[in-house]
Amino acid sequence: MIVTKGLRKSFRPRRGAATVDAVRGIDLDVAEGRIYGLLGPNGAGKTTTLRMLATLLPPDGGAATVAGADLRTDPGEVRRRIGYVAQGGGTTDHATAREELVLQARMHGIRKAEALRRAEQGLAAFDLTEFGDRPCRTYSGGQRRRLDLALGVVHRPKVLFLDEPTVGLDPRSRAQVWTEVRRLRDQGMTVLITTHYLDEADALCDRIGIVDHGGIVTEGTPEQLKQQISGDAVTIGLTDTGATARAAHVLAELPCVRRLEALPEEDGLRLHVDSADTAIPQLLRALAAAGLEPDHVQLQRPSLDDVFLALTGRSPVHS
Ligand SMILES: Nc1ncnc2c1ncn2[C@@H]1O[C@H](COP(=O)(O)OP(=O)(O)OP(=O)(O)O)[C@@H](O)[C@H]1O
Repeated sequence: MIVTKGLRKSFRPRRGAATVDAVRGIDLDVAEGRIYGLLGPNGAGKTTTLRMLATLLPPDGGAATVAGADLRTDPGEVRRRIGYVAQGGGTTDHATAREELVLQARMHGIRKAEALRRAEQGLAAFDLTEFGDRPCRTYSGGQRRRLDLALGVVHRPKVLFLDEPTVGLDPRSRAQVWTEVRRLRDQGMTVLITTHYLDEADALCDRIGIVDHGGIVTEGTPEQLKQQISGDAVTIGLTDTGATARAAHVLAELPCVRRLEALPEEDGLRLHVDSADTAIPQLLRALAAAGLEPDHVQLQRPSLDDVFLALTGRSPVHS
């Protein structure tokens, strides 16, 4: 639904100043009905990529098709098939949500009666009916963000671009925005979001591209990315020191165990495995065969933080 090949963009801030290579050849292939996240630190090139795909910025090189339309030769068609919600949104203070929705629909060439109907539907779908006739300046951050989403999809685009959709929102409003975005995906929309929040990428995205210095460093499902770094860690607690020593001896022999650490304080072991889902049954069988019964078994999956740090050497927000 979104395919890019070698997409590039450079800026020259002022005459004589050095060129900034904001995007240095990005390849993407986003399937229909998926939420794809561009995750990266400030200045990585996420917004520039999104703005190019939304036809707001001409690329310097490379090619892209969005919802089947060619970005270079048919930007007008791309524009008709997409919705774009900018960082910080675009609502005015004095207008009401209903007025904004009608105006947006009319700007997409929708007739008045249908625009009114779409506004009503938009208010209901994004839980805005209660204050839909109040000026936008009276809305909370979360309510404004939901209105931004409603405005972005009033013309029923196939693809939605969301730039940092939850910046500045409290946890409850963030969760609400995530719910709305998932709902759009479940209705078949393809969503490309930028974020520098790891938890957001993890919770929301079907696939993630980690962007750094204008390029995609790695790409995959959140699970694949986590596994790429360190697999899973399984902690096993045993009844006493003797049992722990015997368990260590038995488990170290198993091919699925990459590394084994003793946790002497807790009479336990930490095992590093490729995938806990397949390893845990093997570990339990091996322990049972040796007459050992664990007190508890706990799974620790690596976080996207670990992935990000391993790939870029720094944390995504404070870089
Ligand atoms: N109009 C512009 N003129 C000059 N440089 C620009 C312009 N727009 C972006 N840049 C530079 O290009 C690089 C990429 O910026 P971009 O906004 O795409 O990053 P980002 O990953 O979206 O960051 P953020 O998370 O802060 O939004 C940065 O170094 C930025 O300063």
